Amino acid sequence: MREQNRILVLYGSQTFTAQEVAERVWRKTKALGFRGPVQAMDDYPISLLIHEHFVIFVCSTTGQGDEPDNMKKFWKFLLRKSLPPNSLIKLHFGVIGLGDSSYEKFNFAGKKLHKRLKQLGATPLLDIGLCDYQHDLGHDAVLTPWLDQLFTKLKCYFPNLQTDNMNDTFIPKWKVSIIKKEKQIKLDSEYEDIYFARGQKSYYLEANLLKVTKNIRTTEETHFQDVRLITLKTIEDAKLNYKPGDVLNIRPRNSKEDVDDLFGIFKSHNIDLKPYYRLLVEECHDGKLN
Ligand SMILES: Cc1cc2nc3c(=O)[nH]c(=O)nc-3n(C[C@H](O)[C@H](O)[C@H](O)COP(=O)(O)O)c2cc1C
Repeated sequence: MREQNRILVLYGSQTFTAQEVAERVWRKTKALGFRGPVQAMDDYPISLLIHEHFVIFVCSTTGQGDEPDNMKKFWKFLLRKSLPPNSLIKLHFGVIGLGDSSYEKFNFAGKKLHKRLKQLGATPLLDIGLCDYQHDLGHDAVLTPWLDQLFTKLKCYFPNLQTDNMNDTFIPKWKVSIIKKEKQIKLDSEYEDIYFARGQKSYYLEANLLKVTKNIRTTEETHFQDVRLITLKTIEDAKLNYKPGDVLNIRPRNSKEDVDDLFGIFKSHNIDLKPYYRLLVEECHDGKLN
C-alpha cells in the first residue's frame, strides 16, 4: 500500500448531491483514522488506480442512464479494451449509486461502474448500494445501512477499527481565511451588487442585473417534475444582444433578509465576518493544504 490506512473516496456528480454524499463518507473515514482524499473521478490521476487498495465510489446517474460529466474521462479510460482483466487486482471497492427509480435506467452509471471494476479484477467489499430519490427517506434510506455494512466489512482488513463510538466529528475540507477587510460600500439601489458598485463589471464578462418578473410552473401539480418558465427583465430596460446557441449563465443573489440572518448568526457566535470582507478558501486533505 502506498500509505498505511488509506481509503480514497471518488465521486461522479452532476448537480452536487453525490459530491455532498462523498464528502460525508470521507468525513466518516477520517473519524475512523483513515487517510486519503475525496475527489471527483476526473480529478484523480487514474494511472495511480492500480496501486490503490481501498476506494469508495459515489456515483449518480444523469440524462438517460448516463454518467455525470465529472467522471466521463475516468469512465472512458476504464472502458479501454487494452486494459488487462487483472489491472485492478489489488483494489477493494464499494460503489454507492444515487438515482431515481422514476427513470427507466435506474442507477445505470453506478451499476456499470460496479460491473466494470469487477471485470478488471477488483474485489467488491459489498454489493452496490442503490439509493433512490423516490424513497420517503431519500438516499439515506439505503446509504445509512450500506455504510454500516461497509465499515463492518472493513474491520476484516483493519481489525483495530473502532466503529462503535464513531461520532460525526466535523472534519473540515476547506481552510477559510480573511484576506481583506474592505470598507463597507454603500449601494445605490436594492438591485445593486457589491461588485457592480465597485466598478468591477468586467469581473462578470458581459454581466447584467436582471429581475425575475414571472415564475410559472409548466408541469401539472401532480407530476413529479417541477419545470418552470421564468421570465427575466433587465433593470434599466437595457437591450440584451444574443444569438441562437448562446448560453445564459444566471448567478442568483441571496435576499437581503437571508444575508442579514446569516451575518446575525455569525455575530451571535462572536465571529468577526462582514458581508464585504474578502475570503480565501483553500482545499485541504488530512489537515494539510493541497
Ligand atoms: C436531468 C436528470 C436526469 C436523470 N436521469 C436519471 C437516470 O437516468 N437514472 C436514474 O436512476 N436517475 C436519474 N436522475 C436522478 C439523479 O441521479 C438523482 O437526482 C441524483 O441524486 C443526482 O445526483 P447528483 O446531484 O450528484 O448529480 C436524473 C436526474 C436529472 C436531474
